[in-house]
Amino acid sequence: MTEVETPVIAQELPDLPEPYDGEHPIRVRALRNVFGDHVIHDGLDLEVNKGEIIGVVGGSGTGKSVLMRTIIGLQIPESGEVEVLGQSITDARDDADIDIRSRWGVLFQGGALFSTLTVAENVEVPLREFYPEIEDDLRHEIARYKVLLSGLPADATSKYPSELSGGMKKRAGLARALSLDPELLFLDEPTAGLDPIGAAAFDQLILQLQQTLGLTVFLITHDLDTLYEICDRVAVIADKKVIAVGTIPELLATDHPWIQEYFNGPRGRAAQDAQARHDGVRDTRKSDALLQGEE
Ligand SMILES: Nc1ncnc2c1ncn2[C@@H]1O[C@H](COP(=O)(O)OP(=O)(O)OP(=O)(O)O)[C@@H](O)[C@H]1O
Repeated sequence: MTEVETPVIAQELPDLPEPYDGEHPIRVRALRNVFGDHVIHDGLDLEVNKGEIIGVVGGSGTGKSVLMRTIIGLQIPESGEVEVLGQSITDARDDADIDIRSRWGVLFQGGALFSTLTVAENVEVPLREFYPEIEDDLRHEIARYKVLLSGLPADATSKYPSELSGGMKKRAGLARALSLDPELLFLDEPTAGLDPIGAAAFDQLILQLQQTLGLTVFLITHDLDTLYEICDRVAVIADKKVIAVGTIPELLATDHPWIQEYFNGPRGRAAQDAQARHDGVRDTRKSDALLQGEE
């Protein structure tokens, strides 16, 4: 990640909420979501640990995006409880809801950028909404900083989404998701549609941001390489609930057929092999460095 200069802040900033200091910034209990007679979730439980990248996987249509939408209050469940950063989303009054919304960032599938706004203007949308008192110059400066932080060149700020490649759109969406310095980052299939090199670079960007900014990341993905490369734990959705959550070795030790098929099928094995090769390269580099140090 390129070094990015922190913006010079001349204006006194508004008071920010105290960061969450509990263990589980996301807690979902006994969640039930239903569309007509189609039951999507029934008795779904999930606890996300503070500071982790949790990957959320499951077959197509198992309700990963619906789960994310429920957690961020865009989908009202039939029953169950959702707590985010210690506050109930399911009981939230308007004010409390808005207070929490400013503390997470979301990258929707496809980026969901406003096509008539430039990249910088897109990044400024949440700043205008939640902190209208921030003056124009400072808002522009913060937006520019977030664009650079997301790995886009400075001249991308004045471009429109239609002028960006797929990977650049994802980065612009990420810049917008980071605009309010969130504690939580929600990513819905961030590497979908990217070429393998672009996907790997995006994975590394997420990892570096999570490590440097101390984010908790809720990441929906079908990308096995992403799971192996950056996720601390993986939650598996099947049979309308989270059937298992753990590290990949822990999941591999279960005998659920979907989990076995997913991680031990041809693509799962290829990702495992790639990870093993990658770790091998890292280990070789480490031992080379040690040997050189000894010389
Ligand atoms: N607003 C809605 N109204 C009716 N049905 C919906 C709505 N939103 C989602 N669904 C249905 O809920 C199910 C779960 O959808 P969701 O998008 O969460 O799946 P997903 O696990 O994210 O799938 P994919 O991996 O294909 O993106 C699907 O059958 C979908 O058609």
